[in-house]
Amino acid sequence: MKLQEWLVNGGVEGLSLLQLEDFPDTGRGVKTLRSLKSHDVVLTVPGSLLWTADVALSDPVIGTVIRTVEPPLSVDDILAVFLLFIKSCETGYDGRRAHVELLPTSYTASIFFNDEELEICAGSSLYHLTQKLKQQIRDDYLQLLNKLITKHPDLFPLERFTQDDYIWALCTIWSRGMDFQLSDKQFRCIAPFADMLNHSLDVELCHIYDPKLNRLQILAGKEYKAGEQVFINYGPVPNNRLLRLYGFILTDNPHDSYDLVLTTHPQAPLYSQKVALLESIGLQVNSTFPLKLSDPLPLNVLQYLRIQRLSSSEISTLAVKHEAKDKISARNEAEILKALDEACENLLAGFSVSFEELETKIASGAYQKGSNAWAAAHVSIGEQKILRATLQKAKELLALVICANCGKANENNKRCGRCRKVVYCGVDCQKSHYKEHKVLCKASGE
Ligand SMILES: C[S@@+](CC[C@H](N)C(=O)[O-])C[C@H]1O[C@@H](n2cnc3c(N)ncnc32)[C@H](O)[C@@H]1O
Repeated sequence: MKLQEWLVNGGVEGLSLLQLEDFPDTGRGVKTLRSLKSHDVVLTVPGSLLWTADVALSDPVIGTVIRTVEPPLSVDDILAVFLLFIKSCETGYDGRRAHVELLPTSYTASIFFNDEELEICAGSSLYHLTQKLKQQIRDDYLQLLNKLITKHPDLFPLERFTQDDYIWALCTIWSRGMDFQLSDKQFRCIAPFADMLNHSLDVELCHIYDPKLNRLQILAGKEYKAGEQVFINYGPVPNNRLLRLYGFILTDNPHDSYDLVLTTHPQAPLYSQKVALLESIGLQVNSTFPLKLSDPLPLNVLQYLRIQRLSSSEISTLAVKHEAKDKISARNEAEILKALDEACENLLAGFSVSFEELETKIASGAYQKGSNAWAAAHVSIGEQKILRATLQKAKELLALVICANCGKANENNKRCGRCRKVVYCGVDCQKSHYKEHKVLCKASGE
């Protein structure tokens, strides 16, 4: 049975006015054969045709065995097993098999980059996460092998459930899965045909899952003329995540971010009190903060660091009152901003190829447009740009805390009355520093 037939028989609506086509920038995608107004319903896929953990678990053949696994498999592993099981079937499940046949046979996610390609973005959070992911996949595959695959060789022939097959299934799920936050749970599905829609930030979020009617719908995220490619919006995904999960990047991605990881050593002074304080304002002791160009030093990073560096006298008084949203003390503020400054310098020094060198290589065409190397370079540039902005912001804030001349962090430091960008602990320091400061001071006053 062809995919189209299975979908129509299963109750999919909208197919007759849509067509698969190859597009130059995005690869295969979906074209509309009619004009569409914004919010028109483009496609409806009933829940019974989706790939979901529940559909897999209720399958009379594999559902029963998957349900016996303890501890239960993750949603991604259930979906991976489901996909590979269908892929390995030679008869039955005709519609699903037709869908699997249309899926890409290979992916360009960062786990497939060779060492040379990945080294281009060494230092970026993508680099670290990709290395971690490779290890995680190896561990998860071994678990799956022991808990399920080798126990049921009749259902899961080893030669079709290799680690490479597992990676293919995971990449299929990461690049085609749609996630929805339902009232009681997170819901992940792959929707046949809707999974052929490419991503654009120029359209509204327009994919909806209705749990009551158990159906997925695609609405038009903007107006389209007949013959145009229809897009959905995968969400505000930064390039490092796009490349890790979907295998592509967007040039000038406004959602680019650098994932700053902050942790506190359990043997740090006042550890448990600080953890409690962090939790009271909704932060975890091991937290990842996405830094963005539009907000390179978010308030929650400052809150975390202020609490992390509280002294014993500060911890019982000020911090609890204003949730560390403002400076706690000149000492604390100077310490966190210096630490941040140093951390950003170190992180930037950890990038294997500098921002300038990567820009030159891209401009000269040394990395072919669309190649893995080109995509890795874009991720690295994006992250370095953000870290530089964070560093700049930390320096600006630090200049408002420590005396520009002697470096002391006094509570009574006063701003330069003209530029208001530096502070001094007294007239003597201001006078001694004038020669050095005057150029900057005059320039900022203009
Ligand atoms: C949900 S699938 C979309 C259909 C896919 N193009 C196909 O042929 O099967 C997601 C994949 O499409 C590609 N893709 C989606 N949006 C893209 C875009 N804006 N630019 C480049 N590739 C894109 C990526 O390979 C991504 O992993």
